[in-house]
Amino acid sequence: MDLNGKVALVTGSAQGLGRAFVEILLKNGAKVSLLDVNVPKGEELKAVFDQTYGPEQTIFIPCDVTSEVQLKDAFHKTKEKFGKLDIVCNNAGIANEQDWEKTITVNLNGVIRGTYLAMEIMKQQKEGGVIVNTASVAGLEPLTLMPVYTATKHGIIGFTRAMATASTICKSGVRLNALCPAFVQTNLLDSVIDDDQLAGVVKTMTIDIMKRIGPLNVSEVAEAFLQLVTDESKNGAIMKIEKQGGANYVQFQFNTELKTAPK
Ligand SMILES: NC(=O)c1ccc[n+]([C@@H]2O[C@H](COP(=O)([O-])OP(=O)(O)OC[C@H]3O[C@@H](n4cnc5c(N)ncnc54)[C@H](O)[C@@H]3O)[C@@H](O)[C@H]2O)c1
Ligand SMILES: CCCCC[C@H](O)CC\C=C/C=C/C=C/[C@@H](O)[C@@H](O)CCCC(=O)O
Repeated sequence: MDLNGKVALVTGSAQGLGRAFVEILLKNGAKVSLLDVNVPKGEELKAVFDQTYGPEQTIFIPCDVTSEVQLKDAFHKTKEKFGKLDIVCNNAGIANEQDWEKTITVNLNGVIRGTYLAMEIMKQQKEGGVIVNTASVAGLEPLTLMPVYTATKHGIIGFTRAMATASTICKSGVRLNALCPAFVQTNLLDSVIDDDQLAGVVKTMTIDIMKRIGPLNVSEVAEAFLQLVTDESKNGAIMKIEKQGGANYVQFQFNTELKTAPK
């Protein structure tokens, strides 16, 4: 898929991975709608991108992905502004085991609702579209320090795979894939390391593992994201990204995916 002239929407895009995904889309000629609950950071970032790419290439929409009204409104505003929607990345996520219900609402409900809204718009377009959901290696292997975060990321992978198969069967023209990075150097990672509520041997173990394998930087993950967006042969693919092993597609024991991308 050539990204020139394509329209994308990225949730949780004011910093970290979301910001890097926006930037790689812009560099490749797409127009991007930036959604984030952090309004000052989102506005500041839009101003930075305006300098490099021009004000017409992006729009910033304040949006909490846990709000059905705000998320719907943001999708519709994006379509109104740019005339179509080709690429959606449901990326917003938090790692808060104390407020575990909020973690489920942001990480899982936000991704599910974002996927449904994207499907609704894209399946009406002749060219279809692509949805990339940000999961984590914690969606493939348990992260003992963060059981609820682990559950949400397993949920994203199961949901994305099921929807991808359904999309092929229904010939909706929409591809759905998920991205599973290992530890990445962002504020989310720092917030877990600095969280005094998380203590003890499991935290020490996790930090040791993190130090041993080393954190990815956001641009390494953005390159893998670009591959998932542009490779039109992949639907239902789950991509794991590690510092040492790089980006690889996950092979599941019970593979229910239909082999072809939706037509
Ligand atoms: N950093 C890592 O180690 C790592 C590894 C694998 C996966 N991930 C996943 O990548 C995604 C991005 O994480 P990050 O590391 O860039 O974190 P980050 O904290 O740097 O950025 C997250 C962004 O999401 C926004 N956000 C949070 N709640 C929101 C809400 N309710 N509505 C809209 N926006 C919201 C924040 O304001 C922020 O801009 C998350 O889904 C995270 O689980 C992160
Ligand atoms: C703690 C930081 C929170 C950031 C969460 C990110 O999504 C990154 C998650 C990345 C990797 C997860 C790896 C899980 C690995 C386990 O299967 C195992 O190798 C680790 C064993 C230790 C344990 O039981 O937790």
